[in-house]
Amino acid sequence: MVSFETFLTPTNTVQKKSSGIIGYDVPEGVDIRGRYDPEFSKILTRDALTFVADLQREFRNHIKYAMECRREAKMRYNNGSLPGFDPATKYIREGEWVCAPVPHAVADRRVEITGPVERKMVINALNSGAKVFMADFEDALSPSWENLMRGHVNLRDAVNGTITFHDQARNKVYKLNDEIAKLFVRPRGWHLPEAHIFIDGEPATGCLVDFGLYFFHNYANFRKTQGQGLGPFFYLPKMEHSREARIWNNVFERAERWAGIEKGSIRATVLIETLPAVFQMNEILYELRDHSVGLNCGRWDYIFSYVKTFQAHPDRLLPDRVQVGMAQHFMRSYSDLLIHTCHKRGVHAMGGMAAQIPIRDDRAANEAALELVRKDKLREVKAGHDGTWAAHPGLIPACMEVFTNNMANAPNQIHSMKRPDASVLTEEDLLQRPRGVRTMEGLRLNTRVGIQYLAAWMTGAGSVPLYNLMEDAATAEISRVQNWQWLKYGVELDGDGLGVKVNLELFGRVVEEEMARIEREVGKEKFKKGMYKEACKLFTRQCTAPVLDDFLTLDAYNNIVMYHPIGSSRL
Ligand SMILES: CC(=O)SCCNC(=O)CCNC(=O)[C@H](O)C(C)(C)COP(=O)(O)OP(=O)(O)OC[C@H]1O[C@@H](n2cnc3c(N)ncnc32)[C@H](O)[C@@H]1OP(=O)(O)O
Ligand SMILES: O=CC(=O)O
Ligand SMILES: [Mg+2]
Repeated sequence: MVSFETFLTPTNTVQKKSSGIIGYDVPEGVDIRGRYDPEFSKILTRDALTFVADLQREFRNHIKYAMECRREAKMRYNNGSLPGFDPATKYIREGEWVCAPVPHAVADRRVEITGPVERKMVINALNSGAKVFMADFEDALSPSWENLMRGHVNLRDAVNGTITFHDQARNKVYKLNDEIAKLFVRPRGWHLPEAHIFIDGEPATGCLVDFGLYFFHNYANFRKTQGQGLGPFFYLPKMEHSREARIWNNVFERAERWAGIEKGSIRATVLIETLPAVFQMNEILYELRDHSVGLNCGRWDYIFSYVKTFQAHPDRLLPDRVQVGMAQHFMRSYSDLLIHTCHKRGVHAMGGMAAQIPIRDDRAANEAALELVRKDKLREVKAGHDGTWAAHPGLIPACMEVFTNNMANAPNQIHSMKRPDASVLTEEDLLQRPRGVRTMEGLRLNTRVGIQYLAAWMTGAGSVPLYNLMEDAATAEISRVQNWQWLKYGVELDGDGLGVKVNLELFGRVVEEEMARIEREVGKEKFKKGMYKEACKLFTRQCTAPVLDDFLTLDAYNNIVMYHPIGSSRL
């Protein structure tokens, strides 16, 4: 017999009236619209939600302003301006200052593995032999309520050291090794809302939920077990301007004051993965100078951002996606300048992700893929990067070997590879038009990959293997915006000698044919059960939209928002 009074809000939040609680016990102004689960309620405690709500209330106007500034910058680029260095912050670029010393716990970051916050993968990644595991709420995660909340349960158990997983089908039990990678957490970008948590009548900011819940539950244990007195550690994605880094810095200081830990405990690496941000690297480090452990070349989102920034510049169209690699002048310049900047400021310059993953059923193809990864890593370490990313545990030995053999027994190259030659890189170097050709196969591949990725994302998988490559939200964005760009400007596919122009009719035919190919490849059964048709509709709409949407995942998000009770209205 239930011996307490409760009342239901319009959703499923149940608030305590006298004694006993079912549903989430929320503070004033907070409404949880996601499914109730007793495990989730240990994450969504009243105190944790109060912490998140306080962050939201303190920073929401700053975030809104920063997003407004993004829109204004977009308008300027769309009217013909180019991004560039800001004359107003020359004093920061030219000033002699350094970031706080690199913490001993993360001095050596030669190889970092990344992956979604899925339970088995968290254990595998921590055990993988990599120095760092970046647990991802961003590019690699489809941010459904279930994925997010389970992710927090998994991270809490990982930090506590108690995480286990029983694979019933293989009767295999997973648990942590004695030696594990250091945990970094990547919250979502500023642009993504968390529609299952309303604060004062508005969806919460996704990254404040990710940061807030993780910090609240783990800062104390993390500092004891992993951080050698510091931490927790974060990766910060998709920023476009140093004002956004300032918000993060203020969030960190707010969290440190709340926890009673010293300023500079929290450390973060910022991904430079938007074109505007490459002109703000010093400024971003400066804002975060007490909390920084470097920058990272988020190469996939960077390519996506190049297209997005130049959406109104038909003279800067991309060649086939496969041709836009690190050998392109604008990409090499970005990586070189990032190394120079980080080392001048005393922090890590992290490399990026090679998309190849192991190919199980073909030895020769597997060796060829590994060789491409080795080459990419060799270029990075010789250029001066202090570490790199691996998408799969099977790549770690090769990446580790390349970095170890080329770093002269040092944990990093911060003081040995200053790259003064890169200080002369100009705006023209950073913006130089990519070279290459456009082909029908490029258009087909973008379409095939984009649809399959979205179908996976809508069913809960944010990173997937497709055609022996890792695909995630960033790589899928390239496929989308490249198709959009080619359609918008009716480009000629000059690479196959056919001289065909991309138009709606051609694209419609390609979509139809690629859908038929996907059905053949995945099989009728899986095709019928999956979300391929919905994904196709969404991808086609995105590629043919008169105005380019800022993010594919924003449009797709409504498909994975699941309110309880089921049927209540969505965003
Ligand atoms: C652009 C960017 O932002 S890059 C960063 C974001 N993207 C990512 O993090 C992608 C990370 N990688 C992945 O998600 C996966 O490697 C995929 C989806 C590409 C391929 O995954 P799978 O098809 O499961 O690979 P595969 O079957 O070869 O896995 C073999 C084993 O390695 C594990 N594994 C694969 N990738 C990872 C990983 N990144 N972390 C931990 N474990 C992993 C699998 O769990 C599996 O474990 P098991 O043998 O115990 O069952
Ligand atoms: O987040 C990494 C990227 O390449 O994008
Ligand atoms: Mg990215």
